[in-house]
Amino acid sequence: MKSVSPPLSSKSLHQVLWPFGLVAVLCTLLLAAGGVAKTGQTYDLARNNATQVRQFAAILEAANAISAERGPANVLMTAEPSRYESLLLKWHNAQARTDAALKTASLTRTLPRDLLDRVTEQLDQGRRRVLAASLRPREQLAYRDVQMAINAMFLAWDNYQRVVLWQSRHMIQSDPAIASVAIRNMTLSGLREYAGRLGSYLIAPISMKENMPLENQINSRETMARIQTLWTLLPAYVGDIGGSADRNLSLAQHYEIARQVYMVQGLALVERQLRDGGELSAMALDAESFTAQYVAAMKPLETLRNQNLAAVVDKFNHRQDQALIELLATALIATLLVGSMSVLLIVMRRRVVQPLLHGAKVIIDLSENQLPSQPMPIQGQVRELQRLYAAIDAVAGKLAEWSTLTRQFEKLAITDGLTGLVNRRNLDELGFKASLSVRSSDVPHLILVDIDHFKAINDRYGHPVGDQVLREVAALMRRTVRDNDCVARFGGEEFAVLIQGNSLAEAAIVARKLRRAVQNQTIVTSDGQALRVTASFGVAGGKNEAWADIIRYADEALYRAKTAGRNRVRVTRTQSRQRHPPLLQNIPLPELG
Ligand SMILES: Nc1nc2c(ncn2[C@@H]2O[C@H](COP(=O)(O)OP(=O)(O)OP(=O)(O)O)[C@@H](O)[C@H]2O)c(=O)[nH]1
Repeated sequence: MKSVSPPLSSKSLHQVLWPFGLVAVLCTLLLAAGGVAKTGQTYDLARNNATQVRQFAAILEAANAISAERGPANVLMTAEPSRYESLLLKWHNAQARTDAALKTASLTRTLPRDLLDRVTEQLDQGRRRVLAASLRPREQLAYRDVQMAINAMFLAWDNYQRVVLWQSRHMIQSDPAIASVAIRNMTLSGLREYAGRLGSYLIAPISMKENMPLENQINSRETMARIQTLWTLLPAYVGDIGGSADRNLSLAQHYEIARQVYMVQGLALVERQLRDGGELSAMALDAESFTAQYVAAMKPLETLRNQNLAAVVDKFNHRQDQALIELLATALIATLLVGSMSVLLIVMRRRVVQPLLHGAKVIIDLSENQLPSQPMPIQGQVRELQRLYAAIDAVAGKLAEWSTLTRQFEKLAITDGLTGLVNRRNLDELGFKASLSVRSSDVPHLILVDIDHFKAINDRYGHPVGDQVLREVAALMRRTVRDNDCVARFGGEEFAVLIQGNSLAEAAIVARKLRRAVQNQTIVTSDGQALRVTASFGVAGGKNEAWADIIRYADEALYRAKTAGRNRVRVTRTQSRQRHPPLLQNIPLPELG
């Protein structure tokens, strides 16, 4: 059954595959870019939050420094003149710490300058008042002067709260999730401040050996209420907030210590001092003892504030580091993803598609009997393709074998086994083709050759010698004519020479040449006998002659050569010659031997 091949697709493999490859690369790129963008945003937020929290911590440190500066200031104003120099130095050191903290806080470039300027002004004013009060002789120093100076320092802290609020609002606006951080730290900062203020309200009058003014009593009560409120607002530490607190204690433990030591014991201390309406004589403790005990009670509150702030900064720095690691890891994964997808496509193209297409081309060539010029490049291919290439090589090898065999069979089919000349069938094919051709270079002329008295040779020397004679005459004729002349065994002891393109006269010349050559050849038999043979030649041919006619005319000529005595050449002038007499008649025929 004849197979019908389907029509070829209009699309090549390359055309089908490349849009998918492009989509795959684009999708991978989008995926990778999406991942990097998302982690990039997270990192941006974490970095921004960490920066804001660090700035907020610096700002709160300055608030704390302003609070802390009041302690040495109070002592300087009320202490004995003998201790003045050393207390002045302490106060100056406290001022230096406040100034340094304010300078660090002012590095937050977004902070409105006027807010900071107002704080600095108020601080200067308070410090001038403190200095003035401290320089006044003790007998001239009124409690009011001291309280005014302290109030001026309170005002500096109050003004500074605008800075703290500004930064906390800024921080919450950029990420509402860190609102609790702002609230907790502001609350702790406030607790520290109001605890200090409470101490100031009590210590200043006792130090000056005065009954506590009503105003101070009211302020103390208000401040205690405020401290209670702030403590209530301070979210309790359930577990830990993360970040690093004290090495030994967790923030929850610091919270508990501050509650016990300050909120319970410290406030109880204050309560005892306030008994009996602030009457100096009724007070439980003198200035020195109260100060020592109250400052000690405040310490855990201060520690809680410091540890909380440090833990928050640590936590946000850690989050920033984590986000950076995630961003770098995502970027690395994204690069690997895009890179490996691109490499995959390149490898697929180079190591699969191209070798497959090459294999396909070789197979197509094989189907069209075109053998590959080189063996398939098996080395360096993947295992499956190595097998395919090896199979192609095997098929190509078999095809090469078959085509060699086919050529041999074809040759055998057209070759005479005894003499190695082409056989009658092949001669007929060539002669027939030449007779049909219109080109003058193809015009066929046939020389028929018959060995004379061959039967006698057989009879006298034996059949094998007869065969030898046939082989040697055949070889001689093959050597004598041109390569493109066809020498064939016509049958038995008859040979034929097909000459194309020559005139009949030239064919006759060739026949004469052959006749002489045969006549002059000596054949030596295997038993050393030398013998000679002759042959008769009939020549015919020409344009527009049918091949069968040419054979017939040549045979007639051969017959005439035989009957004329053998060992000679005879020519038959054909019908065509008679149709075109001028062409052939003008050519003088050679003398026939
Ligand atoms: N040895 C051998 N003899 C062959 C072969 N083919 C034909 N012959 C012999 O060739 C001889 C031809 O003899 P004839 O046709 O009588 O002609 P002749 O003896 O050559 O005499 P003329 O042709 O008249 O000169 C026969 O005896 C054939 O047997 C062959 O392949 N080998």
